[in-house]
Amino acid sequence: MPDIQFHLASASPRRQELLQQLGLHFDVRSADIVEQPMSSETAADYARRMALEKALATQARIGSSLPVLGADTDVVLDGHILGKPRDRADALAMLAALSNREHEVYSAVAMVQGSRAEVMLSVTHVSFGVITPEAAALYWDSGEPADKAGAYGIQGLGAQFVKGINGSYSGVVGLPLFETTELLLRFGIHTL
Ligand SMILES: Cc1cn([C@H]2C[C@H](O)[C@@H](COP(=O)(O)OP(=O)(O)OP(=O)(O)O)O2)c(=O)[nH]c1=O
Repeated sequence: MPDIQFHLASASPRRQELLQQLGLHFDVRSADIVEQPMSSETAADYARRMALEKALATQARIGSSLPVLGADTDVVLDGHILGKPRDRADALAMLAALSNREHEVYSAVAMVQGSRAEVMLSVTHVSFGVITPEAAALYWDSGEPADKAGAYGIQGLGAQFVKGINGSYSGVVGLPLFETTELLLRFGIHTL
C-alpha cells in the first residue's frame, strides 16, 4: 500500500468514493462538530465554515502534520439552508418544497495543514420535476433520503426527480472534484 497523502475528515461514504475515483490515498478520520447555521449567516458562509470546522476539528484531534480535508454539502432553496432531514415528516416537507422548482446545492471543500487553511466553494443549480406526495412517501421508504442534504441523492433513486443540472455533479453528490483537485494541488498533492 502506498503512503497516505492526507486525512479525510468525513464519515460520508460518497466523499470516500469520489476521492478514490481520482486515485488518491488517504485515511478516514471523521469529525464530530455541531452543524447549525448562525442567525444571518449566508448559505455560502455556512458551507465554507462547516467544511473548515470539520477539517480543523480532525486536525486538532489527531495532531497530524499531513493535510486534512473537510467538506460540506447543503441544499439551498430561496436562500434557506436544507441540511439532512431530522425525520420522515421533515424529509417529506423538503421534497414537497423542492418539487417542480429550481434550487442550489452549495458544496464546500476545505484543506488545512499546520496553520495554513484554504476553502473553495462550488454552487450548482438543480431543477426538479413534480414530486407527488405518494412518490415522496415511497422515496422515503427506500431509505435513501435519511442521510442526505435536501432529502435526496442525485446518484441514486433521486435521479428520477432531476430535470436539469447546471454546475458540478460531484459537488451535488458531496465533493466538488474540480475544486478539490485545485485545492489538493495547492498543497502539493497531484492527481495525475
Ligand atoms: C444533495 C445530495 C447530498 N448528498 C449527501 C452528501 C453528504 O454526505 C450529505 C450532506 O451532509 P454533510 O453534512 O455535508 O456530510 P455528512 O454528514 O454526510 O458527512 P461528514 O460531515 O462526516 O463529512 O448529503 C448526496 O449523497 N447526494 C445528493 O444528491
